[in-house]
Amino acid sequence: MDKLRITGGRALHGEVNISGAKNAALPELCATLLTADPVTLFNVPRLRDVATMRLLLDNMGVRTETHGERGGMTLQASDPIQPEAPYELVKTMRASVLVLGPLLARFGHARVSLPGGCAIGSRPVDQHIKGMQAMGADIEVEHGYMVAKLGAGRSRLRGARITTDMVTVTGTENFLMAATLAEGETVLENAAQEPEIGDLAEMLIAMGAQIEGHGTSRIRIQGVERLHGCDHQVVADRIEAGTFLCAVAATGGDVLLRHGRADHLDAVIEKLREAGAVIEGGRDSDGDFIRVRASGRLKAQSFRTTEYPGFPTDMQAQFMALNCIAQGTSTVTETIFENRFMHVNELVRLGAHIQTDGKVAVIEGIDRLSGATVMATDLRASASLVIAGLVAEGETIVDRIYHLDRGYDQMEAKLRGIGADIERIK
Ligand SMILES: CC(=O)N[C@H]1[C@@H](OP(=O)(O)OP(=O)(O)OC[C@H]2O[C@@H](n3ccc(=O)[nH]c3=O)[C@H](O)[C@@H]2O)O[C@H](CO)[C@@H](O)[C@@H]1O
Ligand SMILES: C=C(OP(=O)(O)O)C(=O)O
Repeated sequence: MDKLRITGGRALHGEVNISGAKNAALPELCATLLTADPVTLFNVPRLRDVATMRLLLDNMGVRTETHGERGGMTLQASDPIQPEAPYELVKTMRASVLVLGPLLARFGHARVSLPGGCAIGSRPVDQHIKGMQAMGADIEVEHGYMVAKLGAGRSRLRGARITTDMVTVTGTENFLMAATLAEGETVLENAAQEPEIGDLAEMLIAMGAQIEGHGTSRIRIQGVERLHGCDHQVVADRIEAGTFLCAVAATGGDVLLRHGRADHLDAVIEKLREAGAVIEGGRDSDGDFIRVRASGRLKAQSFRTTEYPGFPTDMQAQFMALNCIAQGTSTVTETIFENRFMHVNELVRLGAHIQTDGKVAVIEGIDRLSGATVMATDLRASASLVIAGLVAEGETIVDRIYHLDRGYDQMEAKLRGIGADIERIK
């Protein structure tokens, strides 16, 4: 099993290219099921989750081909498609549930394994099921699978008003994709507003879908009879960019994040500025960029995770690593997932002073961490341990980095490129 060996204490300087967003690429790969035409995505990140999604789609009969330097991937879901997502593939990646909406909308039936229990919380899919039922699907859970088909006498899903009990990102994406081919109008109330939803909506519009209001909490979709192929560029990964911002804020240095979108990271950037980092976002002839400069110990920041545009839960662990070595005491409240503090015990192994009580962690900033062997427990927890390792005295070994490989495109190579002492060991 691969590990990372990090020797802490180096400031970071230089440029990093931010990759396409995992959480946009995954629904967009699923959206290719909505048409028999070829669809080409550019800027697809090289991630384990993308490889898993490709395998899942291959398994259904979708033709997939990668090409070019720009992360190009062409997919064609022409008949015959086997609309089934088996447990063996779904268990490793919750985003597999995103095939449900497109399969039901285009083929009228689907058999999709329930995603397994996940490290960061129980993560049920009840809202996905409820929404699809409102659109006229019959769904039974049998032997661990959602077995879904159109209700009696129906040839298409029907438009519906769907109000979810909570804001759900993949739920919104599933309904959005399903509604593009439904009969009539669908209104999504309480819709998620994450930039990845907007990016998916833009792709669907390029395929011929009629969508308004994406980026707000009410999305309206007029169903059409068919969609066609398109070319689409996957939006930059705001969580990867935010992770590098926290890394530089922790180690000190001056780094330019090429293609990073500052406008997608307002809540995180505001906290980093309050902590004392200097951050500029903009656009030049090479496209979007974010530049971060930091020196000395920053000031600890308290925050609560909330839905976009609030502070993202996917940045909580990385910012907590920074708080561990900042000046002052901070409070971090995780409101989205009930079990997303698994990095805490590992940070404590590196010397951090953290107490948790339910969804609240209190972090007393100290002036140094000391390297140790730690175990990654989930994707963003892994990133927080890497940040802690970059500032800890001596050597840190981060074990179980298959979690990191799910969602970061060559993280250690990018960090080495800006001066970190980090290597992958087998
Ligand atoms: C592939 C992808 O895009 N993953 C992101 C997505 O996950 P994901 O879409 O799974 O997260 P949701 O937004 O759905 O989850 C929000 C909350 O709603 C609950 N819930 C959700 C659906 C449902 O049917 N029932 C239910 O109870 C969840 O358990 C959680 O407590 O959004 C999360 C919240 O920003 C991010 O951390 C993940 O990185
Ligand atoms: C929790 C995450 O991903 P997923 O929903 O794919 O588990 C994440 O990207 O931080």
